Amino acid sequence: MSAAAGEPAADVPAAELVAVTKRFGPVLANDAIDLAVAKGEIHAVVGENGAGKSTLMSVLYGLHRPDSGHVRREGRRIRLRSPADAIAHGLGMVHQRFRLFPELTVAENVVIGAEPVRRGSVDRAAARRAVEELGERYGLRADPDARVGDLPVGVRQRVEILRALYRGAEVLILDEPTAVLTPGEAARLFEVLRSVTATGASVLLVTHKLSEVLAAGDRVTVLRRGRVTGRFDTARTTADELVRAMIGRSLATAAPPRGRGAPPRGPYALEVRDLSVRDRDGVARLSGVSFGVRPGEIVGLAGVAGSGQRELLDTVTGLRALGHGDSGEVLLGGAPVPRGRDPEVAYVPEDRHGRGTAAEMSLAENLLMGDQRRIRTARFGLSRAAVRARARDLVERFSISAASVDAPISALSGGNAQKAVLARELSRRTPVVVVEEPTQGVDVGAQERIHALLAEARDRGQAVLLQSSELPELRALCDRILVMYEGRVVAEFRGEDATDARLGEAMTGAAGAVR
Ligand SMILES: Nc1ncnc2c1ncn2[C@@H]1O[C@H](COP(=O)(O)OP(=O)(O)OP(=O)(O)O)[C@@H](O)[C@H]1O
Repeated sequence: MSAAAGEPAADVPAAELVAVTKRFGPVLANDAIDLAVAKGEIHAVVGENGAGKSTLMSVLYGLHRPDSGHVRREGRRIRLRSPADAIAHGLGMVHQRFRLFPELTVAENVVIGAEPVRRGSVDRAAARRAVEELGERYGLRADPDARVGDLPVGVRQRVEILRALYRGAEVLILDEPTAVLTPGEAARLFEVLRSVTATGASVLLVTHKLSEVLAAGDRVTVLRRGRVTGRFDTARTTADELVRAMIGRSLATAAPPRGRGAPPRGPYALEVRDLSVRDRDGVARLSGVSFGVRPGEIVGLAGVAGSGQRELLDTVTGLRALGHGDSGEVLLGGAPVPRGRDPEVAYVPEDRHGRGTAAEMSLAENLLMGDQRRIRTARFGLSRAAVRARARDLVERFSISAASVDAPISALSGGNAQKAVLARELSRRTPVVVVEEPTQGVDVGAQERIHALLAEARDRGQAVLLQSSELPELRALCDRILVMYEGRVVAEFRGEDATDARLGEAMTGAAGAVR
């Protein structure tokens, strides 16, 4: 805990939002919100999906102009017409959706728009040095010459943070930074954030993970339906108190029901046999991976990012075809998967904004994707009314909060977009469901609901392959957990055996944990 936590505000806040109100048409996203961030603190902002957190952060970063209210920086009122103004005032943002150029290197991405110049051209050596120095200072290592498009999500995030620090951010706004990280990476991120706040800078942290808020934050502001419903000192509050401020009730204490009785037997719905794949450069990404998932079973996939999960799931879902130098097979119901996406495999991707949804299409259209055949009428093709009726049904059943099914899906908050993808995929009732990070960026109430939906899918007899970086999530839902390390499945755990220590050991390839 920093010293700033409980002290009287003798110091001027680093940044303040004063009576900020912001509407989107009929939606009152922020309703006279006051929030002050002290110097040197980690200030968390929590709330349900759609509570108005991202909107508020966007106001502070000059992306949205408030309808009323204003922003102060070190006690002085400032005018933010754009992110460029925010940056000039020492406000930096790390977005939930990274804004990096995949074709450029780490160093190029970090300095872009503020390139060091020498004799009239970009000084690449200086850019690389800057990245290395910042990395050193804050423990944020990233290879300056790596192409960003080749990096795993966790490292891309580091590049975003480096970019903000390079531009002199003294108030760093992070929108769900750990949603994409493994527990180990998240712990390292908080070490980084601590070294940032130790220099007197401040961190504003939007997150859904209350354990994280309590462990790493100094103070927390709770939003609900656009208003502040609580301000707490993390040293003097509890998760339950935060949940009540967030959703107006406590969470049900019971975990979702696990598979009852004996584990399912019989043939696999999904089977991977001795799968080995190589990347473009011929580097082995998967080596001899074999496992199966039976109907009525949830099999978890754990591992630090980049252990081969991406390649495995891409192959299983048919997004990646086996090519020259690859071997092994993927069987669905005993038969090899056809080329391309298989209609029998439902897929909830990690990147819901890219692979999961088509941003410019409406919620109704997004809910229909991949399932046109089922509601096409014989004579008239797709009926608009049927599309909308089906969408309304899913919105209701999956508690998706949206102004209208005709609005573009990009207007939905992150958590609601996720529920929409889940609604679409789970409702297809396919024999196999592949799910990546289902509760990333999703509020606690919706997490509860999503876990129950996955358990229902299992109880209906669907075979679920669940990749998650949340070990408690895997433990709560899975019949078995497979651990990947360096392209291999190195361990398998059931029930009580799946302790943090044992999973962690296997995830880092420690000897003894390997099967
Ligand atoms: N550009 C926009 N156009 C229309 N409505 C919007 C827009 N941005 C946000 N909203 C609406 O404003 C409300 C607040 O959304 P916001 O994204 O700020 O919530 P959030 O707390 O960040 O949610 P999440 O946790 O899901 O990310 C929601 O009802 C959302 O649908």
